[in-house]
Amino acid sequence: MARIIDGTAIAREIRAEVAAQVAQLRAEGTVPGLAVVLVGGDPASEVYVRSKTRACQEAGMHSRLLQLPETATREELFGTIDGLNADPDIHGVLVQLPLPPQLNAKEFLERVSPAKDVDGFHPNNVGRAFVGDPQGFVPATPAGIMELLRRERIDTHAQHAVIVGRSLIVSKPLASLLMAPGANSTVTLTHRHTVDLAQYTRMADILVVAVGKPGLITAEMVKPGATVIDVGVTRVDDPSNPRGYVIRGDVDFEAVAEKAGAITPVPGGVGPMTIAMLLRNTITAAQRVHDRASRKAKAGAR
Ligand SMILES: Nc1nc(=O)c2c([nH]1)NC[C@@H]1CN(c3ccc(C(=O)N[C@@H](CCC(=O)O)C(=O)O)cc3)C=[N+]21
Repeated sequence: MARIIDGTAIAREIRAEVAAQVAQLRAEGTVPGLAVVLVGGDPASEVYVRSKTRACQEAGMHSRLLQLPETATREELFGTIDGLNADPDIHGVLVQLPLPPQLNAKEFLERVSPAKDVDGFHPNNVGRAFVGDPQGFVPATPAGIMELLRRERIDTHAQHAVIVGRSLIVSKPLASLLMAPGANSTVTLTHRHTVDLAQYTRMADILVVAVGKPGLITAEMVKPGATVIDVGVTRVDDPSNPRGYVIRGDVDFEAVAEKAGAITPVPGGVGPMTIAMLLRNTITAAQRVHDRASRKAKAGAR
């Protein structure tokens, strides 16, 4: 039976570390602030956004939620982002995805100031992450997966990591992090056009699945003893559940847990780590502004 990786507990540790850094920054006069822009009322997005703002408050950070109607125009959303880019109380800005169909996400991700882009989705940060420049912001989900592996002492060195999915938010940055010096994995990236997916997944020492198709990965597709990281979060209708739905990952958890060496559950695996790493990116953004201001103040005093 696989060890079940407790993402909730590890995220709690990171959030406690974040809270300590927030306290230090506050003592020096900076309150880290995160702004979340939500357009429309997608029920899953509302849940995520609420957990993000709650996590900020618990860590002693300032958080602001800006809600725009489903019918918001391009100009309205540009205006909202520009306002936050210029607001000195806000260090991190994120536009919750998905956006309604009339709005093209790319335009808005590029509008967020790269210095406040704590999601790491601006091309400037995507590029920095790809070249391994630590000044860039790494997207929270892949950063959270690396942190899970590190804190669970799962060695990535010379291991074969197979990633299923090719998203900009998870798979591409994760591939880059896993193959970087220090992590040293051999990385295979697979996606919907891959012929015979199982042939690849069975070779994985570390299997990461980020597709959003419940049950995609069955036990036969997993090598005995592998580490399985399930990034899927899909709401599946379930009338027997008081909420009317349950959250399912991409992995057939019950069967795969009997074969894998370690596995992340859904919920309670990667999801909570995503939020913890978003907070960490936000304090990094605030720390940079703070350090720049205190250097200036010192130079002025001389
Ligand atoms: N601009 C932007 N940045 C994002 O980071 C972003 C986004 N848009 N759009 C949607 C995805 C998804 N995402 C999750 C965050 C937390 C959980 C999470 O905490 N999940 C809980 C369960 C939550 C529940 O009950 O629904 C868990 O897995 O234990 C899941 C998914 C961030 N995303």
